[in-house]
Amino acid sequence: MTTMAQVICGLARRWCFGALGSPLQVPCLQALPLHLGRTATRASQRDLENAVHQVKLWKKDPGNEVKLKLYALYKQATEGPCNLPKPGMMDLVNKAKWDAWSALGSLPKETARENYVDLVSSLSAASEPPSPAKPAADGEQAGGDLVVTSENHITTITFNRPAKKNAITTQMYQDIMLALQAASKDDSVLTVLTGNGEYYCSGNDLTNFTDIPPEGPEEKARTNAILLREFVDCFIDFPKPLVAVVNGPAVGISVTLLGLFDLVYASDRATFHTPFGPLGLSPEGCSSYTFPKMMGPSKAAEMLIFGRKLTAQEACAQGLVTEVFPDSTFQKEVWTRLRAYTKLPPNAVRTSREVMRSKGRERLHAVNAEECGALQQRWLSEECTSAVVRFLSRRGKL
Ligand SMILES: CCCC/C=C\CC(=O)SCCNC(=O)CCNC(=O)[C@H](O)C(C)(C)COP(=O)(O)OP(=O)(O)OC[C@H]1O[C@@H](n2cnc3c(N)ncnc32)[C@H](O)[C@@H]1OP(=O)(O)O
Repeated sequence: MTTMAQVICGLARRWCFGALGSPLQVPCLQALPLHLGRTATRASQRDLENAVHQVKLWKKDPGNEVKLKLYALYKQATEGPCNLPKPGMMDLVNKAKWDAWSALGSLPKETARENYVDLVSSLSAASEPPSPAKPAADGEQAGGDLVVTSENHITTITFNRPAKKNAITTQMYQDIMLALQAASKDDSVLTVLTGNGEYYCSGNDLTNFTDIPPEGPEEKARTNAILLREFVDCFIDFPKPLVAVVNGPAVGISVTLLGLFDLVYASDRATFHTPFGPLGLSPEGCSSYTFPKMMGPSKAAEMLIFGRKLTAQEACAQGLVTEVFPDSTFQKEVWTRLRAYTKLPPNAVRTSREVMRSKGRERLHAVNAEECGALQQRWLSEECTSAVVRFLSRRGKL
């Protein structure tokens, strides 16, 4: 049985772009701009580690050709010449990796290390510096994958990866936590989450699973569980009303979290989908507790276990959505209403929010911990890894 870790571990663990592009695009490796003749300074092990770290910071995918070359050089530098058996013809990804590594022949480890460092250095010089999103303060603060604005006593956190249907990357989880921390202290009355473009959010970015650390997939599952727990804790503990302006389809964690929101306004184009069954996953975001409480155990099971996708109207009937608006007037109606709410006495709003949330808070933390523990196991399961590999390979990401 092939696990995702076996498929991608060696390839992806050292760079954050995840797995290799389609093997059908495997390049002519000789065409890469290597500085094979460099002798003035030898690259040390530390240089190699720094270069690996540098690759993790790249925002732009360097493409299959470069990723293959980096993989091959890294393997040669750390393990020496390839002596693995050649993978079968149908094992496209592993064959591409094997070909790249084998093509380096008996290149000495030191030279491979030097070539890796040189390649990263030349590519880093040509690429833009990373621009992490900043938390909100006054006015617009952040660009990139997350945009945070503060205006008229409303802090708005916008998922801004429309080309990826606003899938949430590891960096975005961190940035959302920072933005919530800042919003909890700013002068806003309401905090809004919304999406830019056609989607509200397509959930966890499934390529997050491919960035496997050298310690292996267990370590990845452990750190993911910590990240998820901290992330959901921020929503549980957030002291002000949280509003979701669901502009389009919502998937996965962007749906489950809605049980922790105070208001959920949806366009009639929005859908609500938690495909945990097909993905070999289990619920998160406290939905195993909030959904049955809000819609009854059977409707919750249909969504969370069997992955039934709800329309906005259905989600409203189940209590997950507060109100549905025609898409044509959605933005205008919702923002007008939210601006009116900000005129309410802020201390009264905050006090009401606190008395409503305080009773269930401890329970929510316990549920969050339990869900993250279950997911830590799920992420390592064959059911989950195969589902993720299926998604990534269909989209040419493996
Ligand atoms: C700390 C860890 C916490 C983990 C907790 C959360 C669990 C979850 O959230 S589980 C849910 C995960 N999400 C999904 O399973 C959705 C996956 N995506 C899809 O099914 C489809 O992309 C979608 C139905 C959203 C849209 O389909 P299409 O309209 O056909 O568009 P494309 O598939 O072509 O998508 C365009 C572009 O976006 C990329 N994309 C979309 N969603 C994701 C995603 N979740 N992760 C990574 N990438 C995603 C997709 O690959 C396409 O990319 P390109 O091929 O590069 O254009």
